[in-house]
Amino acid sequence: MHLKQLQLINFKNHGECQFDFTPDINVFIGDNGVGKTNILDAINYLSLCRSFLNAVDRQNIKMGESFFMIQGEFIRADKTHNIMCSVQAGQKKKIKKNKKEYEKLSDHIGEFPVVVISPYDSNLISEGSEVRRKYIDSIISQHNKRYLETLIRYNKVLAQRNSLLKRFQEYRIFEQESIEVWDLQLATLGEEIFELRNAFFVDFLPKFQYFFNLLTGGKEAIGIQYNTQMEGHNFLELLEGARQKDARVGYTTVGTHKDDLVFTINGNPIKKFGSQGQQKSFLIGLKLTQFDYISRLTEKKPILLLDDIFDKLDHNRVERLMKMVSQGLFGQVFVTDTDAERIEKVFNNIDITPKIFELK
Ligand SMILES: Nc1ncnc2c1ncn2[C@@H]1O[C@H](COP(=O)(O)OP(=O)(O)OP(=O)(O)O)[C@@H](O)[C@H]1O
Repeated sequence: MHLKQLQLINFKNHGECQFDFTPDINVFIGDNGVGKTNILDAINYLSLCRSFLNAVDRQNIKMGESFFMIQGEFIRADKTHNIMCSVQAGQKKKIKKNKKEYEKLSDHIGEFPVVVISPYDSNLISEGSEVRRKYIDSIISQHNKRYLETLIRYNKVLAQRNSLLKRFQEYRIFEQESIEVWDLQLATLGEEIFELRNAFFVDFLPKFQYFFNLLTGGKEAIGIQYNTQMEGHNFLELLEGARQKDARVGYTTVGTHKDDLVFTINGNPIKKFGSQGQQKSFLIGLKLTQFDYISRLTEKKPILLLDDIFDKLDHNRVERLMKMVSQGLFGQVFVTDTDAERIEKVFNNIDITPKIFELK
C-alpha cells in the first residue's frame, strides 16, 4: 500500500499544492515553519481522519479561508483508492472513499494505516501514566475490537461506581447491596483487561528490544514495567477490601484504571535516567515495534511518517534507522528535515536515493 499523490487546498499554511510520491522514501526539506510537518499531518488526516498536532479541525483551515480539502490517491493491491477529507467551518467533517461519503469515520480508520514518529512523542515519557496507558490501549484496540469494547464497558461501570461512591461520601451513607452490583461487573471486565494487557506485553517487549537493538547497536536493555495492583490478587477481593475507603474519598481507588507503565533503560526509569538521545531512541524503537505489530496483525504495512527525528540522534543511529526503514519490513516512508546536507550525506552513505521535495 502506498500514497501516490496528495493534493492540498487551504490546509494550514498551504494554499494549493500537489505532490507525486515514490512508494519508497520521500523527504521534505526546508527551513523551520515552511510547512513540512503539515504535509505529514495531511497524510495523517487521510488515514485517521484527524490531525496528530491540532485536534480542533477548523483551526487547520488556512487562516482567512472557510474550508480545507485534502485529497490522496492510494494504491493498494494494484487498485487505486481516492480518499478525500474536507472541513468547512460550521459543518461536519467529511471523508469520502472513491467519491462515496462514509457514514461513520470509524469505518474508514484502519483502512490505510499510518504510524507517526514525531517530537510530540516525548510526552509519552514526560507525562503521567494515563498518557502511556492510553497509548498502549490504542495499540491493542487497533486490532482487538473485543479489548476496545471491554475497555469502554469498564469505563462506563467505573463511572457508575464512582457516582455512587460520590453519593455515599456526600450523604455519609454506605449501601452494601448497591455497590456489590458494580463490583461484580467491574471485577469481570478488569480481569479481562489485565489479562489482555499482560498478553500484549509478552508479545510486544521482545520485539521492542529487537528494534531498539537494531537502532542502537544493542548496548542497552530497555523495558516497560507493568505495575498493577491486580498482580497476584483477585480483583473482586481488592474492590471489597477498598469499599470503605472508596466511600470515604468518593471514587474507586483500585483497578486497571490505576495501572502504571514505567519506561525503563538498563532497569531505571528513562524519564529520570535517560539522556535525550536515549529517550528519543526509546520512542523510535517503540513506534517501530508498533508498526511491526500493526502490520503483522492487519497484514497491511502502514505508511511511516518520520517528523524531524534526526536531532539528538548520533550519526550511527540515523544511518541505522534509515537503513532499517528502507528494507523490506517497512513500506512507504516520509521524512522531514531542515538540513539538506545531512540528508544527502546519510542517504549517500547507505546508497539509497530518496525522492526529495524542497519546500520554500
Ligand atoms: N490554520 C493555519 N493557517 C495558516 N498557517 C498555519 C495554520 N496552522 C499552522 N500554520 C502555520 O504552519 C507553520 C508550521 O508549519 P510546520 O509545522 O509544518 O513547519 P515545519 O516546516 O515542519 O517546521 P519545523 O522545521 O520548525 O518543524 C507555522 O508557521 C504555522 O503558523
